[in-house]
Formats: sequence, C-alpha cells, structure tokens
Amino acid sequence: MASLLKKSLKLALVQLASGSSKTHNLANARTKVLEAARAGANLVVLPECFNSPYGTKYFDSYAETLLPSPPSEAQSPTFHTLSQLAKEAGVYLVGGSIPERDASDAKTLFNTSLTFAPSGALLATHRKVHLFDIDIPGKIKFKESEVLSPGNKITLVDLPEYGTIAIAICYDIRFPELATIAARKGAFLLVYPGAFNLTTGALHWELLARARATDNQVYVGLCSPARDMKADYNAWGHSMVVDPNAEVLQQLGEDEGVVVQELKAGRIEEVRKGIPLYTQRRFDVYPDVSEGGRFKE
Ligand SMILES: NC(=O)CCC(=O)C(=O)O
Repeated sequence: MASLLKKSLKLALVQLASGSSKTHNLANARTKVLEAARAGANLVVLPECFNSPYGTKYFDSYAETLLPSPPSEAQSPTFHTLSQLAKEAGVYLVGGSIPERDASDAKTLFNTSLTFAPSGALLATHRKVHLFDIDIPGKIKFKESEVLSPGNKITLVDLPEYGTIAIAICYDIRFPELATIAARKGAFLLVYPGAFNLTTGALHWELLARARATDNQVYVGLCSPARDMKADYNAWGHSMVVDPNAEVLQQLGEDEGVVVQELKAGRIEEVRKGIPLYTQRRFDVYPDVSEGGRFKE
C-alpha cells in the first residue's frame, strides 16, 4: 500500500507570544519561523490569531482584506509577510489565523488561515467553520458569532512532495465529521491552529487531539499562542504533535517556544495494519460522511 505521507517530514509548531502590536507580532513570527527552518522544519505552523490579541473586541481593528488575491500590502501586510517568509525560510507555512474582512462587505469578518508554499505562493485559505460560542457559568463565556461569520468548506492542501494535509481552526476540532472527511479524502495530518483557554484547555485540548488521531489514524498538530496572564484571554498553550496511534510525541508548556517533530512515512499504514479500522467500517449500517455529496473542496 502506498504511504499517505510520501516521505518523512519535519513539522514545526511555533507557540508564539503575541501582543497588541501587529508589527511586533509579525516580526516575532518571522524570527521563530526562521528558527524552525534552521532546525530542519519542512512545514511550519503558527497559532490562531497570531497577529492580534484574541478577543471579539479586537477582530475588527486587526482585520485585513485578502481579495483580490494577492491583496496589496496595504490591504494585507500579514499576507505579504507570510508569503515572503515561506520563501525566505524555504518551508510550507500554515499562517495560523488572522481576522479577515470580506472584500465585498466591510462588516463581515472571518477567522482565516492562509497556507503558503516554499515558493511564496498562496496554496489555501481556510475560514473557521465552527465559531467558538460557549457559556460555562462562572468559568468562561465567549461568542465569536457576535462579530465573525463562519466559513463553509473543508480545507485540504496538497504538498506535492509529501501528500495532503487538512487545515481547520481551534473549535473546529470538536467536530469529528470534519476531521473524518479530511482523513478519508487522504490527509496524513490534521493541523489546528488553536487558542483553547484555562477551562477547556485543561479538560479537552489533549483529549481532542488524541481523539481525532485515534478516530482517523493520522497525525495531528495543535498550535497555540503562548499563555499571557495579562491578556483578556488566557490561552492554554501546550502545542502538541500526536501520532496516528494517539501517542503525544511532543508537547510544549505555557511559554513561547518551538517544537520540531519528524513525521514518519509509513507510520500511518503501520498503525492501520495493526488496528484495521479502514477495512472494518460498516457503511451498510451508517453512511460514509466523506461520500455525503455535500462535501465542498
Ligand atoms: N478559539 C477557539 O475556538 C477556542 C476553542 C476552545 O477553547 C474550546 O474549548 O473548544
């Protein structure tokens, strides 16, 4: 059986400490991505909302317009920084996410991830599909939908030398259908830039990463901002890489840092041979969600 991951790849997760200065956040991202590239990374991931503080009151003032593509420098300094950086570092770069302003309706905002090739070309755009609306009394209330609109597609990205990865953002990880469709379409890695918090991070961050790996027998990478107890929103941190057998290969703590992990060609097939879910599914009993006809690439 051909390996989904065609050749071994070094994945880097950059757990960035972002603050209120977009200029500083972009410069810091550049320093850390170049550091990851020097450590041998082929694919580098930044956190959710890496160029701004995370919070509904910030999205409008930090938002950038991404269309027409490529946007001008004035429309999206972040697009240009990431594109140049991918090229300078010679890596595939999943640019975490940024607040995006719809080009045709200035009031409409999205939480959007941009992925660039080592040539600097934009490969994919993912708008967060499931907005983070929760209310746990006495703990945390957050309502992204007050200011953001949801995306409406699953995002698969072909990295020609390596294979296909799937990009989704944070709360998207709670919806197993999205991950399963991506895996059944051939993704070897599910990447989630994400900013969990001290309540749900402690409960579910690792659990969800390992669950999505277990369900789908693929690699999973979660990339968080560093924790800042002076910020309005305290990110959980703990960026982690999980293998197709749900083992946590590496995990950061709360502080800024970079983790570089080799993903091995053949490992997915080894795990699937041992526990052959892929040949045991009962689509005569329940539908194959990846063949539902509503899948949009
Ligand atoms: N930024 C987010 O989507 C946070 C998601 C989260 O914390 C969760 O528990 O889910």
